[in-house]
Amino acid sequence: MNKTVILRNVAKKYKMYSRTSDKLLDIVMPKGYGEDFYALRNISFEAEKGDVIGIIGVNGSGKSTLSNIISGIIPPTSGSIEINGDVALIAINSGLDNQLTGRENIELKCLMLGFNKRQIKKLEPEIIEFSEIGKFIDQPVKNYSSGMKSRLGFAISVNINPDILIIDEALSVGDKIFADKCEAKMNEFKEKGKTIFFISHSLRQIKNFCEKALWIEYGEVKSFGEVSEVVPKYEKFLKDYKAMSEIERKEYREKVMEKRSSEYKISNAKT
Ligand SMILES: Nc1ncnc2c1ncn2[C@@H]1O[C@H](COP(=O)(O)OP(=O)(O)OP(=O)(O)O)[C@@H](O)[C@H]1O
Repeated sequence: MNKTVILRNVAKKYKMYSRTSDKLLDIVMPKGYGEDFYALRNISFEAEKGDVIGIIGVNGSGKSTLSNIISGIIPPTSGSIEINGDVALIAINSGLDNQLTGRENIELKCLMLGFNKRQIKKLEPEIIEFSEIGKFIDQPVKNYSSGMKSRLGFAISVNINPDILIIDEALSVGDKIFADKCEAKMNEFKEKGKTIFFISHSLRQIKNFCEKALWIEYGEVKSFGEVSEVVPKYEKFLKDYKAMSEIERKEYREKVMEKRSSEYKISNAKT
C-alpha cells in the first residue's frame, strides 16, 4: 500500500457571526443565525510514501485547517479521509504545554503517543540533542523563544519516527543552521519512504524541500502536481494580484468571500 493520505471532497464549514449575541441565539435556536463560511471545500488529492508536498496559498486560504484535518486535530464537515500510518504535526504554536519544562513536554508527548517509560528514557537524549536547547530543557517552555519552541517541537516529532509528518510554518522561525539540519532530516525521512507535508510562505524553501506542491486558493485546490509546474503558476497569481489596484483587490476579495459563503457542487474530478 503506497498511498498514505487520501482525501475525497473534504470540506470544513464554519459559522460566522456578526454579533456575539447571534452566536448564542444560534446555539438555542439553530436556524438562520450566522453565515456559512467554507474554510475548505471540495478538497481531493492523494499522497504516497516518499512524497514531499509543499502546501502553498495566501493568508487565510486554508492551509492550517487542512493540516489540522490531516493530523486529526479537527474533523472535516464532510468528505472522506483515509490515513495509513502515524501522523505528527509540527506547528509554531501547537503541541507544547507552556507551563511544563521542555523535558516534561517530551515525556508527556511520548506518553500520549503510547511509548513506555523505557522507550522514553532512550528517546529523550536524542530529542534533547537534536533540539540544541541545552540547559533550557529544564526551564518552562513559556521562557523559550519561538525558535526554541519550534526546535523542540521539530525534535520531538522527527524522533518519534512518524509515517506522515506535517510541518506547518515551523521552519519560518528557525535560523538557517537549524533549517539546514531539518532539511537533512527531511531528506532522510523521504529516503525512508515517509510522507511529508511542508507548509510555508517561503517559495524558496518550498522549491528546496519539495517535489510536489498543493496550491490552495481560498479553500479550494487550485493546482496539484510537480513543484516546477505549480509554483510558477502561483508566482504568476501573486504577481497579478500585486498589480491590481486597491479597488480591484477589494472587489476580488469580496467575490472570494461570497463564493466561500455559498453552497457548492461536489466535483468528482481527481486532482
Ligand atoms: N475556528 C474557526 N472558526 C471560524 N473560522 C475559522 C476557524 N479557523 C479558521 N477559520 C477561517 O478559515 C480560513 C482558513 O484559515 P487557515 O488558518 O486554515 O488559513 P491559512 O492558509 O493557514 O492562513 P495563514 O497563511 O494566514 O496561516 C480563514 O479565513 C480563517 O479565518
